[in-house]
Amino acid sequence: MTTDFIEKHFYATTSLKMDLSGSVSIILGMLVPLLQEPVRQLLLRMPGSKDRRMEETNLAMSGLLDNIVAERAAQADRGEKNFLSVMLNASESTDAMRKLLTQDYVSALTYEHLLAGSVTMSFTLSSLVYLVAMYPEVEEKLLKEIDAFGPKDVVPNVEDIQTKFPYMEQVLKETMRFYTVSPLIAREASEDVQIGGYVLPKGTWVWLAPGVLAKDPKQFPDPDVFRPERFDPESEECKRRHPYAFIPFGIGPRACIGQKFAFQQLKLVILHLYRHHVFRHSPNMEFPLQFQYSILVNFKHGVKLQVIERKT
Ligand code: HEM
Repeated sequence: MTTDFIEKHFYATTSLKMDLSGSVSIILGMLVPLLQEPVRQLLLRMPGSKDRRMEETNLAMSGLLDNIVAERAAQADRGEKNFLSVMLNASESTDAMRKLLTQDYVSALTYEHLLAGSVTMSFTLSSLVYLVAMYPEVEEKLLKEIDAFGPKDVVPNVEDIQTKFPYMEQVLKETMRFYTVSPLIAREASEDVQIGGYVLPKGTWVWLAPGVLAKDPKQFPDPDVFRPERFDPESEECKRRHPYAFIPFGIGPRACIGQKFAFQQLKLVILHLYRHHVFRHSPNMEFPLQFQYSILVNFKHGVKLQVIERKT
């Protein structure tokens, strides 16, 4: 059941491709938008089509999640230290909440958070381990900071995580700049607006590409060099940079809701990994790395590493 769930989840997050390798209806949507929905409806009836497989996977995933939500909802003591229980407890707190947080809505939010917070995190973590293995001077500095925190069994609290690992934070940001997991962010103009001399009528879709911004040599000199120090808040490069040049979590009121949680979780995992291990590229890994572009970026063949235990 768990493997099946993970496989479906992985397929749901990686199959939505917005280029010519996408499903027929997506390609058609780019070429002749009016035909997209009628053709999609036809393809949904056609066994073996990509559209049908995607629809089946999404239905299966949401069915599995509905069951999990229903089971948790029926529990008398469901706890309060996890996302689902917090939402279910809230849904029972007042009449207004009962109307807002219906079981369907809680299922949809659970599904959204699951999708939004999995491949993003695994890709960022894999990228960091891959890049640190490539740059010994970065690894040395990172290990020094981690070891200085204290013995391996000391568990950091929230404040420690926020304040005691400034270099780790720079490495994380540089990793997200170097390999940006969310290639596109969409917005729709809610009114006529003029930007950079162009008039965008109400209803126009605008696509931001944070990974392209992250390689702008004006904001990030030598953009193809992996240099975490460029995110040192005291560095000239950092002080000079435009505040919107680095937006891996998006921007504005609809920016990633999990941003702080993501940083906290990633830092904890990095601390745990490098306290005990270092990593080297496996000879079986392709070079240069190949990527697969969908609604998120992922590694085409994964990241293959040798894990070396640290003795000290
Ligand atoms: C490295 C980790 C992550 C990256 C790079 C990332 C990136 C993004 C981006 C680019 C967006 C779109 C923002 C926009 O439109 O301006 C987004 C939205 C979102 N993210 Fe994340 N994310 C990460 C982790 C997480 C985690 C861990 C969670 C939840 C546990 C999460 C939950 C969400 C949700 C719910 C949205 C939709 C927000 C909305 O529409 O209001 N993300 N994320």
